[in-house]
Parts: sequence; structure tokens; C-alpha cells
Amino acid sequence: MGNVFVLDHPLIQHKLTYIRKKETGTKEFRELVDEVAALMAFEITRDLPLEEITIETPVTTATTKTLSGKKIGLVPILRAGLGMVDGILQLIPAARVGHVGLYRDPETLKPVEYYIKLPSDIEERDLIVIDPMLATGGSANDAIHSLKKRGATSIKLMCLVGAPEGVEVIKKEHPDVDIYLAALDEKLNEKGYIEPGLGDAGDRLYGTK
Ligand SMILES: O=P(O)(O)OC[C@H]1O[C@H](OP(=O)(O)OP(=O)(O)O)[C@H](O)[C@@H]1O
Ligand SMILES: O=c1cc[nH]c(=O)[nH]1
Ligand SMILES: [Mg+2]
Repeated sequence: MGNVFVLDHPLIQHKLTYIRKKETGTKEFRELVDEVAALMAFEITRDLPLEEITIETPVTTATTKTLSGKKIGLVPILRAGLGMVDGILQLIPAARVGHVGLYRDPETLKPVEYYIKLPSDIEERDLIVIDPMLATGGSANDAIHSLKKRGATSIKLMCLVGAPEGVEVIKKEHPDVDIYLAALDEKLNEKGYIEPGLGDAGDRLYGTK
């Protein structure tokens, strides 16, 4: 069964509070989402394999560590997932980025896929699916199924805020996928929004409401 990790680093929790506040405007919201994404990436990449190499410092020869070349792929779910990409790329600039376009039908709450473009070698990469919100879990579930259908073998899911309902869907459908959250919230409301949540992540990032 997949694990669920709530990343309780004080900086992540502090910034998340400001992301949640309704008076936080678009500019600040976007900056904070990027910052929290970077901090989460720092925690998620804790187990990346290292190898020893020998280098010359200006003083002497040293045996030191370097990343062992594990290939990483970021897969934001459009639109809102895009808001987390740049922060992560600052830490992992060599990561390739695939895109999955999905929107949630406001009536049925079912995801509708409208775009997909992935690195050609996804089967060799550790993929991190990125979306600020894991609500019913429909969007993340569909995105992960799409990736697996195209050959992905190693997938983590990274969201700012998750609802228990969405977490259960991913655990059941994708027991091989670990979930990383900044917060596990209480519930979904009757419109499928996370409570207490942060509202509509895409609209708040891009000022479309
Ligand atoms: O877990 P779910 O119930 O599927 O809900 C979560 C999805 O809803 C939001 O996207 P939205 O449909 O608003 O699209 P957008 O990012 O383009 O605004 C969010 O960014 C997730 O992708
Ligand atoms: O609370 C929610 C649920 C789905 N999508 C959002 O952007 N916010
Ligand atoms: Mg939206």
C-alpha cells in the first residue's frame, strides 16, 4: 500500500497558512506556491541515490558525493500544477517536464483530459506528478493511469492539500504511488472543494475569477 507523507517542516506549514488566507492576492499566492513546492521537493528528494567520485579541489584530491544520475521527470497537471514547477526546477534543473492537461467538470466532478505531452523515456524516470489539490482524487488518478499506460514505472504524487477522499482513491487505485502533502485536510464540501482548503488553486494562481 502506498504511503502518505505530510511534510510538516515549519517553513512549509507557515507558508501554507498564507496560501490558504483568502486575502492573499495572486502575486503573493503564486510566489508562495512556488516556494512551498521547492521546500517539498527538498524533502521528497531525500532518498535520491548518491555515488562517490574523486575530484581535485584547489588544495588536494577529494572523494566526494554526487547524484548518481537517476533521471527525474516532473508531470504537472494543468493548469494549477504549473504553479509548482519552477520552484522544483530551481532545485532539480536537470528534470524533464511532461504535461497532462485535465480539468474537472464542475457538474460531474469527473476529470476531462485535453492534452498530454511527455518525455520520450518516461519508463526510465522517477516521475513526480504535481498538483496543488487532491480533492476527489479523480484528476490525479486519471493522470497516473495515463502515465502508466504509456510505460511509467516509478511515480510519486505531490500535492499541497489533500482531502481524505482523494487520498483513499489513490491508495486503492495506485498502491505503488507514495503521496506527499503539505496538509491533509478535513473533508470535501458539497461542491467538491476541499475544506478548509485554499479555494480554486488555478483561479487563485492565474487570477481568472
Ligand atoms: O481531485 P479532483 O476532484 O479531481 O480535483 C482536483 C483538481 O481540480 C483542480 O483543477 P481544475 O479542474 O480546477 O483545473 P485547473 O487547474 O485548470 O483550474 C486541481 O488543480 C486538480 O487538478
Ligand atoms: O478545493 C479544491 C478542489 C478542487 N480544485 C481546487 O482548485 N480546489
Ligand atoms: Mg481550477
